[in-house]
Amino acid sequence: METSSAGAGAGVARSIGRGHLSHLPQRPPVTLAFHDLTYSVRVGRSSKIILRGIHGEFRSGQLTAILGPSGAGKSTLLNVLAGYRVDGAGGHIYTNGEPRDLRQFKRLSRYIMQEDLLQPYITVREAMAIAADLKLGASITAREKVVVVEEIMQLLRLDKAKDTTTERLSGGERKRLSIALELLNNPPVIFLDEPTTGLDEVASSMCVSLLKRVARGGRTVVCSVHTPSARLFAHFDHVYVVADGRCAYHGAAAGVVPFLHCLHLSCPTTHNPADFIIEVSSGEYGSHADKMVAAIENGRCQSWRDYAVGSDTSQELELEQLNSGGVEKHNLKHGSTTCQQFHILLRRMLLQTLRNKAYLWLRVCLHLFLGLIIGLLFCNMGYDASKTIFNFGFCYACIIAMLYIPMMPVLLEFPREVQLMKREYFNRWYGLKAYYAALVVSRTPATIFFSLIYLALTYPITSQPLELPRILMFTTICITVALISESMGTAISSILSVVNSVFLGPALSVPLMLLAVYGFGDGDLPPPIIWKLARSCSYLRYGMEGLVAAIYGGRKEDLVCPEDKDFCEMKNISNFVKLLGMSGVSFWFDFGVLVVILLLMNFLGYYLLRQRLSPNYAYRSIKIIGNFIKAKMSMSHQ
Ligand SMILES: Nc1ncnc2c1ncn2[C@@H]1O[C@H](COP(=O)(O)OP(=O)(O)OP(=O)(O)O)[C@@H](O)[C@H]1O
Repeated sequence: METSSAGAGAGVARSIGRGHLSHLPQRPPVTLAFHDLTYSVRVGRSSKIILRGIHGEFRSGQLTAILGPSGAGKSTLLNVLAGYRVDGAGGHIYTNGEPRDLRQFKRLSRYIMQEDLLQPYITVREAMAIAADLKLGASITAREKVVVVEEIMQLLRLDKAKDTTTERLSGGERKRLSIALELLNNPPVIFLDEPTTGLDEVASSMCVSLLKRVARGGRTVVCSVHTPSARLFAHFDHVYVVADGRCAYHGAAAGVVPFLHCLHLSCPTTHNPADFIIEVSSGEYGSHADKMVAAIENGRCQSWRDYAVGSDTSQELELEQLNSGGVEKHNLKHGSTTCQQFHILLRRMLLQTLRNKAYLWLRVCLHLFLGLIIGLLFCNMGYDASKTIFNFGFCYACIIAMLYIPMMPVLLEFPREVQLMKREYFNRWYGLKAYYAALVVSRTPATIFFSLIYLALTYPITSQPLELPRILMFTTICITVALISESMGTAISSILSVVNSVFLGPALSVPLMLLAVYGFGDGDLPPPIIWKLARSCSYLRYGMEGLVAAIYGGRKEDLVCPEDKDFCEMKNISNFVKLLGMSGVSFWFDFGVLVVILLLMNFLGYYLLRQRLSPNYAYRSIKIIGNFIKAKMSMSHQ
């Protein structure tokens, strides 16, 4: 054992010493070119053009900076090139001279967005290990994975923070971890949206020099940068300047000053060339942007491309190592199988649930508190014939508790989780089936556990029948209702923001709650068909029927009328059940319907999440109609 770990350690040291990453899947170098690229969005009735027929080329082995004034279209250009925004884009994009196949390209490229969304409650080392398991699967051995993780952590100087949990990392460390996670399967193309935002000068410089090292390994690294300092600017090989959706410069970083000089715009020696070209293109020194766009032919001109770029032997050497075959020869599927992804994601989700101790305790306290309050409110009403109607109220209180308590945290939490998941899904860490299955399975034990805490208090305090089958039936119905409510929360929040989810969740719950008890008290008189249909849409209705069947179904003996009462109208259970209009209800029917609704609700959540990630035509049309209505409403407010 010792020999092998020593061997692995020596391997790590050797490979890091060589300055490149060993054991990683070989990937082809990819040169990305775009011709006549346009992008427009609809704003109300008109359309706004953001990219105006620009041209350009980003080469492998080079670190490219996209510069430009705020609102010029830098992020949009990255989004379109990475395939993150497709609707509204026009023009031609080529990879290695061939028209880009978006599906194939998404497998080759990684997009690191501006917000460093990282999975909480896991350490840097765990995050790297989980990402390695997902992305590298069984392509390499466990020992090789350790080597890869160690190498990348050293390359991105994360080794000192490897046992720190992600939420405690500094801004620079978060950014480097985001990059490290995406480097794991050696993507040939890496896009980064403002990787230096929020970092100080030293951290920014460290981050960009690391990106340069990554690019030197044969990768195409493209990042948008906001006003880089002169020191930072010096790291870039290639610069692409966007001004009002057009290309104002496209060439070597060293060519910026000579290019401007050719246009009779002299950069003062004390001035940072990056600041100067941004200021000129934003019109601070007069309207020179048109001149720049014309001189560089909106990106078509290649004259400044190789300005003063010397040959770099180490770069060529590393390029050779990665230059093994064309794009089509590489296995570009997910690194792990759906089953492996499910296990890894389930492990990660359970670990995160258990590590979030404050939230777990909060939930325990909430269930204890509610259990005690509801229990005491309906204390001993289970057998009291003078309080039969109140006991029905207790069933209703249980159903409402099982509706709101599991749903609200999901409405608040899941929209944020979707943002995180979108990043991992877009970068092809895993498939949606595995993710959704792991999500449902990981949540279920906690929901069951917390529902049991609540029921363990309320059921005995309210003196419900202490017969095992009835206890099991009551518990089963409550837990199933809780699981449906949680899935309903997931379905709502998978397509909406936190604000909209928190509005829509309770708004939908109110009719469900009303329909659950509509018509009770009318006896066995059948309600009008329309109400019968409406009632059957509420899963809470089946929950109510299930609970009544659990505590009253098949009971022959009367309830106990207290001595201080002369007469108890609801003493006879079958009369009471008849009054509720539930004489014919069957526990197994209601439970069966609830299980079907649970499955359908989960399927709906999965479908909506899929539409959020890759919308089909129907979903896109609904969105367009929604945006149209929104635009109309905001116009009528003005
Ligand atoms: N969906 C949209 N609807 C309307 N306008 C949009 C949309 N997306 C982008 N824009 C507009 O397009 C322009 C370019 O946006 P983009 O985010 O690409 O700029 P940027 O150069 O990255 O800016 P910054 O440096 O400030 O991040 C901006 O004026 C922005 O308001």
